[in-house]
Amino acid sequence: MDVVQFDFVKCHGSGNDFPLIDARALDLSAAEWAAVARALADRRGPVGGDGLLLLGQGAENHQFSMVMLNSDGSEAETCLNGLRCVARLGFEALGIEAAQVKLKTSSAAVVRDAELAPGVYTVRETAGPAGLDAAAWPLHGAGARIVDAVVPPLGSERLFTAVAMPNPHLVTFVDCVDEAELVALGHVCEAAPDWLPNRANVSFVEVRGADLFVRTFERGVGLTDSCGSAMAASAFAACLTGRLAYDAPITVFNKGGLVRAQVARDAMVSLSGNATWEWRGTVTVDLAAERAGELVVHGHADAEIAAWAGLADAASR
Ligand SMILES: N[C@@H](CCC[C@H](N)C(=O)O)C(=O)O
Repeated sequence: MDVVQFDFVKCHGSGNDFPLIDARALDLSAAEWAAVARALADRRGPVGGDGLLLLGQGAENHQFSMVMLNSDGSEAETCLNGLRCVARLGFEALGIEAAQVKLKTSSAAVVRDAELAPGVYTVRETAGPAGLDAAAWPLHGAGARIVDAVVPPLGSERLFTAVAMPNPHLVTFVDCVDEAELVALGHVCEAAPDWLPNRANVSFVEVRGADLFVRTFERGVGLTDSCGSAMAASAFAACLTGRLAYDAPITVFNKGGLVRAQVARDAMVSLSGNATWEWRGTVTVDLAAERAGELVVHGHADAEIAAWAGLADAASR
């Protein structure tokens, strides 16, 4: 089975874009899915994306499950921009509007929400509890709990908070995002040094009144327009350190748009954001060569794309 054909939807959550496959009836090994992710997410290929999302079967109290593979083929514990898109596909497949979703090592609640703007399909997700046990990632050399503290092996004087959503996030609050510095620190983590063998997502965060602006260098990907779990980790870190208030509405702006967040005192974080369909397609993947082949596009979701663009444009002003 060297060449496999997939139907998929190209989607995005806050500009974080992915091919999304209904994999409930597909039987590929983890290594084969990693090859599919590298082939389809490759920006030089016919599809491109920040990773690959899979809608999987439900189990026990979960209506369905999500698998998220970064563009380098590594599997992440979660993806909160992607989860909204997987939720939408699961809702449409099962004829429901709320579910509990099984993630790699945790579980999250999703429910269709009031539209962020007319024509923007919106999902509210609740994930967590956010965790502070950085020693478990593991992150060595900075203590078990890192809250507004220097991470000596990172080689930066900035103060970081280490949050598990449950994927690993290093969050620092800055006056103004310096992308070059963010990328440099992101690369330090991507190298999987001995003190951080499983790598981490790194975010620079500006506090803007009662809101946030978050820019993230993602593990296994690089700079993306937004990262949902980073926005959740940043909102949690802002409340934990007294910069913003628990239980208050927080708008989290990013390069791709925005989400509405809320952090509860029990460390559960809710995000309400878009799950936008861009186009549907069928593509072949050569698993051995890890290359996408023939692509047939079945149609673009022009109205949805325009609805989101209106909101994202307004958010960037
Ligand atoms: N973009 C995602 C997170 C994807 C996984 C991340 N790169 C990791 O490896 O932890 C999101 O929206 O949360």
